[in-house]
Amino acid sequence: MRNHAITVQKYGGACLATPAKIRAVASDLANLYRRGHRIVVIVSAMGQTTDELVRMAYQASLQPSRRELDMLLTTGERISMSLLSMALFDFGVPAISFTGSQAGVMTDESHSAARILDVRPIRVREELDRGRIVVLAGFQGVNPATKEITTLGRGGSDTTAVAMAAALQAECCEIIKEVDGVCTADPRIVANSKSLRQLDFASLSEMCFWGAKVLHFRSVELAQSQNMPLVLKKWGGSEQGTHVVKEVMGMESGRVLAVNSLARIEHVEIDSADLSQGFERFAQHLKRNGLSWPQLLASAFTAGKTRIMMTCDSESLDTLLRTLKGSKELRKHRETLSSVSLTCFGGVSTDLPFKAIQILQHHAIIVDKYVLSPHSVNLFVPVESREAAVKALHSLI
Ligand SMILES: Nc1ncnc2c1ncn2[C@@H]1O[C@H](COP(=O)(O)OP(=O)(O)O)[C@@H](O)[C@H]1O
Ligand SMILES: N[C@@H](CC(=O)OP(=O)(O)O)C(=O)O
Repeated sequence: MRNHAITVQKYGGACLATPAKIRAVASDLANLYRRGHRIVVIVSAMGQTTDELVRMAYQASLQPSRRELDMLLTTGERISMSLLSMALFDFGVPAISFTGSQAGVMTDESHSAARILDVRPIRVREELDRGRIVVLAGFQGVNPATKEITTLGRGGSDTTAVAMAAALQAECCEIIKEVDGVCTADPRIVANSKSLRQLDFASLSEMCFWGAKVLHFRSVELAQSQNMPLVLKKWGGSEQGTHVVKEVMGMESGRVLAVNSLARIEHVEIDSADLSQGFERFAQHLKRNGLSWPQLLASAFTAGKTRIMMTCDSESLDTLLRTLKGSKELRKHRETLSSVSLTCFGGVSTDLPFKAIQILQHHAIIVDKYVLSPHSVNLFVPVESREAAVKALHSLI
């Protein structure tokens, strides 16, 4: 057993939504174990548990402390890990669950957006050597200096899984989902979207940055830097899923791979002498209010005002906008927008923005502006046109 390769699998909240689903996952893992695999499982919180915990926090407090919020949110993954271990015992398989800190996931100090500094999976290895399945709580770690518990940001269990797979020198990291891997569009929006069988890291990273909820953006960056192949599979499905590797051969340059979207983009306006002062004031505001940086998309300075365009999970955006009400220098600027992005393999063809704008115009969707990145065209549209825009642009695939 000691010499067998280690299998690292991550199960998302959707696959663990009920105790019955957890038992079914345990049954699959037991079969894998009996075939001689050494298994490390990373789990997310059950179903919508994390959203419910966040909601409760804002019912108990107007401005929950970020430290206490992390303490609260890490309990979601603890529930799944212990239930899965219990279910595994029922199937006659020895298992043990660990929190992020027990598993050796070391992070920086940033509550709610911590970055992994190092993984020291000493106890994980010991338990694998004892012949146990090791079940780990994703999305969390500990700061080695302060000993404080941290979370990695929403969707962070994928990043735990990649970091653990790299630390254990696994051959690949398997991400088990309710969808059939990475699709040409969110299957909830485009019913006839197709699963992509092979993808390169750069394309997937671009898709996740621009809203593909299928993986935590940072997990793709980490997999790329560690050259850790990813396999995204539908739980219980017979399909092969999506294989994500360093390079993909034989694809036509400029081919549109997928359409993804960010549901909610907000703008903040800051009175300032220049862009640098604008950012300084924004950074001070975040710090004063105990907020972490949102995902910045663009910024510009004109006529005494810095304007920052950003996105993040909805809860964090609401919190940020609430804090602006108490500020003289910072305010919400203009209406909320959505983005729709076309990700291309091997670079964007020069006429693609024009084609995309024409298609949207044909569907009476007005494009506010667009930005180009090396692998994608990203168009900004009214929130109410988001789904129609995704459907319309999917015709380019
Ligand atoms: N391009 C995409 N490909 C596949 N799923 C996507 C894409 N964009 C958004 N999604 C959404 O991402 C979710 C990820 O899968 P799911 O198994 O439900 O989540 P989790 O593993 O986080 O519990 C799905 O609900 C799906 O609708
Ligand atoms: N439970 C956390 C972390 C996570 O990664 O979840 P999931 O794998 O279900 O997206 C969240 O909801 O953000």
